[in-house]
Amino acid sequence: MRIDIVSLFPEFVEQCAGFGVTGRARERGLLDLHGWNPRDWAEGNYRKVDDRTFGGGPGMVMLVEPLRRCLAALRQADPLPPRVVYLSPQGRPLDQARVRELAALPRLALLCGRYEGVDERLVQAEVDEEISIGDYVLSGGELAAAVVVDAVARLQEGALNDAGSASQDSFEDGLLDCPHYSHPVEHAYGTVPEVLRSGNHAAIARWRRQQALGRTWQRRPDLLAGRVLSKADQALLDEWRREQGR
Ligand SMILES: NC(=O)c1ccc(NCc2cccc(O)c2)nc1
Repeated sequence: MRIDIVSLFPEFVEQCAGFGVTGRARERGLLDLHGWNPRDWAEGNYRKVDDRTFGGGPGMVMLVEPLRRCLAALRQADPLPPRVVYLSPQGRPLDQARVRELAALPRLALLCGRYEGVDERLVQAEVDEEISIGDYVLSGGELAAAVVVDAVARLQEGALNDAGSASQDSFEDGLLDCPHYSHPVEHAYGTVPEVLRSGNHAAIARWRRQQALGRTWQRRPDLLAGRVLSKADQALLDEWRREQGR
């Protein structure tokens, strides 16, 4: 997968993706990152990329023309047409289902705005979709872009050593993940649940599913709203709630 980052600080996003799973995905050629800086396509001595917003009020807007030229160059750099994603608080909230869809694309271009954002004409002419990583405002879209890069990189085939682990993630089937334990078995903070050391894989799978259902019900009831659980899942959740005295 190729990802092009359009940003006044492209190296920031590239560095975020230089560690761990994402760094390894790049070394393995599973992910190809390219940074593009609109300032390189801005005119004049000051290479102006932003200006005041029409209509008055505070804040600056990124200018349409340097971005248009930058995107034209990016499109020419590879025959694969990119899906152009603009990171903004006005975008569609990112979730794991959308991450999986993005991870399946051959090429993404992530547009990172600074200041109050980008001239709307550029958005309308060039952007395929706006995505928000949450309902809060950052100083720039770069951290949001780094989140998208990380989330899609780890889903690239071969990125995770234990391929199964992506499928065991939280949200994989719309549920939160079960709790995890490792050594030592006995600790001042508690003991590892017996079932996990039983070697009974059916019982372990049942316990994990029940924990995922219970935690989701308890912490994120919104994820269960409007969802019809299977009879088996409903029975597991009911039992979990009884055991919790809930
Ligand atoms: N929640 C997010 O994904 C997110 C994304 C970007 C951002 N800042 C740059 C920006 C970009 C566009 C408009 C704008 O008002 C601010 N802040 C938060």
